[in-house]
Amino acid sequence: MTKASLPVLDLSRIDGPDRAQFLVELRDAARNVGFFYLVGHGVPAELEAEVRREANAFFALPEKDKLAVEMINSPHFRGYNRAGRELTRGAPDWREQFDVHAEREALPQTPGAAPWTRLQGPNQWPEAQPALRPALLAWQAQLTAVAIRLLSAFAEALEQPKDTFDEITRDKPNQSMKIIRYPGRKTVESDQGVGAHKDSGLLTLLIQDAIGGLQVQGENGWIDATPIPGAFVVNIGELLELASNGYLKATIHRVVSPPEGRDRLSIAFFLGARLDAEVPLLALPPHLAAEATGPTADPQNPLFRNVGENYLKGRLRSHTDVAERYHSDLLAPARA
Ligand SMILES: O=C(O)CCC(=O)C(=O)O
Ligand SMILES: [Fe+2]
Repeated sequence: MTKASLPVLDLSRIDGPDRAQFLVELRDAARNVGFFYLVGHGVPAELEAEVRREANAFFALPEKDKLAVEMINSPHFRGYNRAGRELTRGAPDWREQFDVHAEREALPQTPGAAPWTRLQGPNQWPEAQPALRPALLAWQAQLTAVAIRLLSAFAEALEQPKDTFDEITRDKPNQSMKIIRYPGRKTVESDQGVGAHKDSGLLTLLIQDAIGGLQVQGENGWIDATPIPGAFVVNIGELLELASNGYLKATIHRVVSPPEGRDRLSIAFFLGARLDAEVPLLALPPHLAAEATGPTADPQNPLFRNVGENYLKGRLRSHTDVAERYHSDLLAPARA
């Protein structure tokens, strides 16, 4: 058996006799590595298998069916992107992907509406694959519930009231999801499947196939997040780092493209806070506060406590074509 490169945590322990020990291990994993595998999460294996099947079927659709739901059709940043379309730190990611967010109606764009209100709106769904929608929305609902359980466990592990994160996630958390296919590449080409980055939300839960390629920045270099069947790879996003004043770590990670002739599938679920929320600063007890040295400052990517504003900034930067088509007023403020 291969040795796991990242900690493995069993969420079912939270209801058992060693709950306290589980919370310590959860806190340590999120603090020291910022990444762990989650087992015992209770999401049915049949649903996972169905979601994988539908995701693979989507990428196998004729190109015209995928292009019918291209993200450039959506001011709300939903839909399909061909490989090379999304940028990480200005460089193209070699992955094709389909983005689905919370399924909500667009907010009225009255004069003076905050720019982030443009993010809310319907998803695009391929007419050629009616089974994709129910599978992905069921996945979104299940993973939202797991992520909310984890958040309440983090609140407890940080010695906060268990409902600490309820206010910023209640009813309308910013769920987002990507099904992703990384095509193989010749070694002479760039190997950027997705460039090194932090995730912008609270928590990310990811499943992948057996190919591998996800790497996590550790103290001594990149650590492979080797696939473990049935386990989610979980990582801390920038909003949780911000709320905990840097006690919990949003760790940098990347995906290296598979070699030519192979390809990799992953499905990432990102739980964000409500777009109308402000990220609180938790009052940590002194023994934890002593180790909370502030979120890592990144001059290229300043963080905003206003969740909607923070999320919109990332979307505009990653999807410059959508930004230019629908949101050019936000890119180039009119000069007086
Ligand atoms: O595909 C993966 O394994 C990771 C994807 C990722 O990091 C992201 O989309 O933010
Ligand atoms: Fe990521």
